Amino acid sequence: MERQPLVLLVDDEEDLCTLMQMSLSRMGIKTHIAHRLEQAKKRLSENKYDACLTDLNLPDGNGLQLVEWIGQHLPALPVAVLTAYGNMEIAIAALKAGAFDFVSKPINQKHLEQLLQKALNKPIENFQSKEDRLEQKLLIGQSLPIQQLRITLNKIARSQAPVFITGESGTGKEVIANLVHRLSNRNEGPFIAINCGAIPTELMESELFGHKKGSFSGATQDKQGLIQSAHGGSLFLDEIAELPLTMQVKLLRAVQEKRIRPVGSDAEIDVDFRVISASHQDLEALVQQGRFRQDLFFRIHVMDLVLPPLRERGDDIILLAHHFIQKISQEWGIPQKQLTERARNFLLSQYYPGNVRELRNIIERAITLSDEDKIDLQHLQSAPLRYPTATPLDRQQESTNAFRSDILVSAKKLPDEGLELYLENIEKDILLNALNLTHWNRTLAAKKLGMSFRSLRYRLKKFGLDTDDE
Ligand SMILES: Nc1ncnc2c1ncn2[C@@H]1O[C@H](COP(=O)(O)OP(=O)(O)OP(=O)(O)O)[C@@H](O)[C@H]1O
Repeated sequence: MERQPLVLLVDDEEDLCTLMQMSLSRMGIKTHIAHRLEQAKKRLSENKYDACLTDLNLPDGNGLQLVEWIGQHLPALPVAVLTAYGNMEIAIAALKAGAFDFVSKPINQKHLEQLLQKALNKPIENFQSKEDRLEQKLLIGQSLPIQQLRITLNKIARSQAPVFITGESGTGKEVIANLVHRLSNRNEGPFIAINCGAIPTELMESELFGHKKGSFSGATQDKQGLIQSAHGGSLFLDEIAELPLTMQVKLLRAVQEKRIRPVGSDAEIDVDFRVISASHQDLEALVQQGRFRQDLFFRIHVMDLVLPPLRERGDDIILLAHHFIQKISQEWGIPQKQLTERARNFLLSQYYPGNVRELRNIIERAITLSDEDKIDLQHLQSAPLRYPTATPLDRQQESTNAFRSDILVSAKKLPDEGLELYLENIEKDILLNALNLTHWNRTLAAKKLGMSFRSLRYRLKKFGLDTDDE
């Protein structure tokens, strides 16, 4: 296998070093860091580097001195300098001293890539590891919080420790859980995702642990539980805070002892799985309130991953919008539409309580509404087509009253479609209304409807309104 290139970064700003290290790591390049001139010389004497990037201002000297030192001691090593934007004089002095190129700060990823391509004399893409490509493909985003998340993700994925993922609804917790699995050495095994909020409480034990035939009415044959299905792979417990306390005890035992007992069985089964869990709720607060077991909390909470809300990811909003346009167009077999400047600005200015899921819904709707080859402001702002019952917040009460009187009037005549279907349609309309009012923030929608999150998820599934298709 080709050796991974090694680059020495010399800069006294820690944050900049971390950022550059992340950028280089995405190019498949390993880095060492030195913050001072003397430390840089020492490292250069001890290791074999393929290139060096140095800042000009160092606490104990300057970058030009380092360029000269390299010229004398390691003439074959390409060295480039980092200069403040527009400082051409210094840049030229560096070139005269033997630097092969310079990069202006703030550093632009494209320039950095081109520079390293020159220094290493190889196309950068060739160095990208399989994992990097997988992450770039599945986890869209280049903002700082997402880059940092990628670094932590890579470290975490390689261990066997339980991972706990937090983040608002729709931020991509399941995407991350899936990546943890795919980047781990369990990736040949299954990835079993369970939404703890969507399983009715009375079915939970049998769904998770399985059951023996005849263990309760309706158990007509043996059934393997979801935990057992994760054998050799990873078990993703989404919305873990929704697990009832009794089930938390049983889960703790399964996680600790790697053994389960199906309902109605005397025998225990060994199961080898890694647990990845997620919640949009503050689990620590739930522990304080006695709603989540502390021992289970400690057990599943060994490694932490925090997903930032979409509104804090800057230009990632546009990257994601393009990603969804491409994906949806491909699925529907239609040409890809372009976002106008106004549409981009609109997307960048939104709050997104429903995060990436909400953005996907907005894009899907806009593609449906636009008859042209572009997506403009009116397609993003218009009333949803797929979910046509949206009502502005300030008209909510008025609409509810009108809705009630509609029901009273129509209750006088019997529904042609039968009572069940008629009531289901009303139920569906109300659900859609609540979702539209809350921009598809399901937690908020459940609250507005006075029902639990679990119950809302269950109903959405029933009506095929659970838009998570991945
Ligand atoms: N960074 C990302 N790149 C590409 N797609 C993403 C990204 N983040 C989220 N998505 C997409 O957004 C949708 C919601 O993501 P996901 O289901 O992982 O969120 P979640 O945080 O688990 O939501 P919930 O809390 O409601 O369970 C999915 O369609 C997912 O594929």
